[in-house]
Amino acid sequence: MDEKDMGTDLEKVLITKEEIDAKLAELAARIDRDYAGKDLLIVGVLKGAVMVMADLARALGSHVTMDWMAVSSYGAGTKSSGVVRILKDLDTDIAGRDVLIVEDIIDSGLTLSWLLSNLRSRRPASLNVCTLLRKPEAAKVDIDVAYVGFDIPNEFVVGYGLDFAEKYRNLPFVGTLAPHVYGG
Ligand SMILES: O=P(O)(O)OC[C@H]1O[C@H](OP(=O)(O)OP(=O)(O)O)[C@H](O)[C@@H]1O
Ligand SMILES: Nc1nc2[nH]cnc2c(=O)[nH]1
Repeated sequence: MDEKDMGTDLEKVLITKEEIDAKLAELAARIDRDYAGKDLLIVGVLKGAVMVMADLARALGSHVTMDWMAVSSYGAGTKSSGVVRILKDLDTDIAGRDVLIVEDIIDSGLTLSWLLSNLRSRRPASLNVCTLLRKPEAAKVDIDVAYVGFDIPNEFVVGYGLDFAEKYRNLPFVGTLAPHVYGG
């Protein structure tokens, strides 16, 4: 799928597929170094992080295990409700494990903040976060994030896992939508 297939829905491409690939290779190399000799568990946060997990995991040089959690705080809108629901919990007992949460985006930070305290209570040996995107201007909570792909402006973005009302997740790049699409 490319820009032409988006018709008039897309306003602009913010981060290209090539830029994403290069950044994930860079983050994977750092993660390989930081977790050398450890038995790392990467936890993808469904649904948005599917693409990042798939590409990051393949860029890693070391063996990792993978698990998934599904949480939702956005529903069909463009604003975080702040109320996080677990839709699917981990299959893995993370007590004593080195755990890396993989996210597509940190916006207000409310989802991740809730997730971190939830997972911390399960007593992992270590708990860190890798996110492809972060919006510093939108932060409502201060979170220490070990691996950040791109800091982006405070705009609603879609693509590479990120949806608007479940659409656009399969775009290979990150972009913004024309205002008419979300009623702006
Ligand atoms: O920092 P915040 O403001 O809390 O926003 C970030 C969260 O929003 C998105 O998930 P969403 O609830 O849209 O679910 P999805 O991944 O299934 O699309 C994204 O995947 C993050 O988990
Ligand atoms: N699609 C999408 N989901 C989000 N969840 C939190 N921020 C965003 C965003 O900018 N776009």
